Amino acid sequence: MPDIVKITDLRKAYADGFEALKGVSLNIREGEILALLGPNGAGKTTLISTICGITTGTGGSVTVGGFDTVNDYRGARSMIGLVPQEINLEPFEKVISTVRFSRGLFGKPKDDAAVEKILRQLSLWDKKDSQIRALSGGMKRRVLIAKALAHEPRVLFLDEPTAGVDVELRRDMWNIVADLKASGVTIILTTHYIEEAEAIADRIGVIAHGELLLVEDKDTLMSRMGKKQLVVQLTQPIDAIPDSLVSDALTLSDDGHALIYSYDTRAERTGITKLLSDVAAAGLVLSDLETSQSSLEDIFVDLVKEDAA
Ligand SMILES: Nc1ncnc2c1ncn2[C@@H]1O[C@H](COP(=O)(O)OP(=O)(O)OP(=O)(O)O)[C@@H](O)[C@H]1O
Repeated sequence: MPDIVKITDLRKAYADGFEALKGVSLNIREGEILALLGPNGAGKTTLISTICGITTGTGGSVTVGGFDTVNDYRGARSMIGLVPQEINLEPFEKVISTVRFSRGLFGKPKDDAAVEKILRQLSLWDKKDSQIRALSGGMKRRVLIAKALAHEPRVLFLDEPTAGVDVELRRDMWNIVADLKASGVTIILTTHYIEEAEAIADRIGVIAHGELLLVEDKDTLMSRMGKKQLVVQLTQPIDAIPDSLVSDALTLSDDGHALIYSYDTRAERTGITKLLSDVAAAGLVLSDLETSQSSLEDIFVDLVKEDAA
């Protein structure tokens, strides 16, 4: 798929001199779901706001659908829908008028069929004549998405779409995002929730301290960095790993009670059988064995920790 968003060496220094983006380069492919993961204050909202033209960068460039977000602002903006973090709806407005109004703001001609399609896609058609204030929190979030889609953008940004929502609504939002992708919309979402990125993203970008630490296909990331560990509990603690067992894959726990062996689950030979016979040959008696698989969360925590070191 061709790239629909191209971000080149994007920098943003706020008026107080704080550098919130320190040269971010990233290309987003048409039709993908990209999750931007990062701790509080990492620069996620700044990145989205700069792409959407809500703030201006202090260096670098961004194009959306070939339009430069500064020199060709209107062109770029027409390609983008933005679902903000906060619910900012007019309580007495009807659902359908809210969506029609947003469409009008972009200078798009009135098109009842297009509005109906959007409302149906978000299961809001039955509520089209309800006032916003009469809707549940979940419905209001759907209206925010409908508004962002009103001018039929090709790229949709969702800033923390499920912050503070319950589990059921979170799953609902994930289904909506999957449907939107199926209809051809490119989706970029920011999230604190690793399980959210794990559940719905095609690619994951990790951002911390204004830098993009990595961007990679989710599955590749999980298998490249997701190691499995075998923990061999010993009946008696030892001070050091016996010479016959020393290898890069083996470490000793701090209390000397366990040997921790890291291995790649995809490898043809994991080396576990040899390890266990070497452990026995070294005269060590094991009391228990357990395995653990690193999750995206471990990978993320390691990355952010490395960056801070
Ligand atoms: N207007 C501003 N002036 C000065 N600094 C700002 C301004 N807006 C944001 N920042 C700082 O820029 C950094 C990045 O903020 P940003 O909101 O982009 O992070 P974020 O990753 O979206 O965080 P969160 O997950 O908490 O929303 C933070 O340290 C923040 O304090």
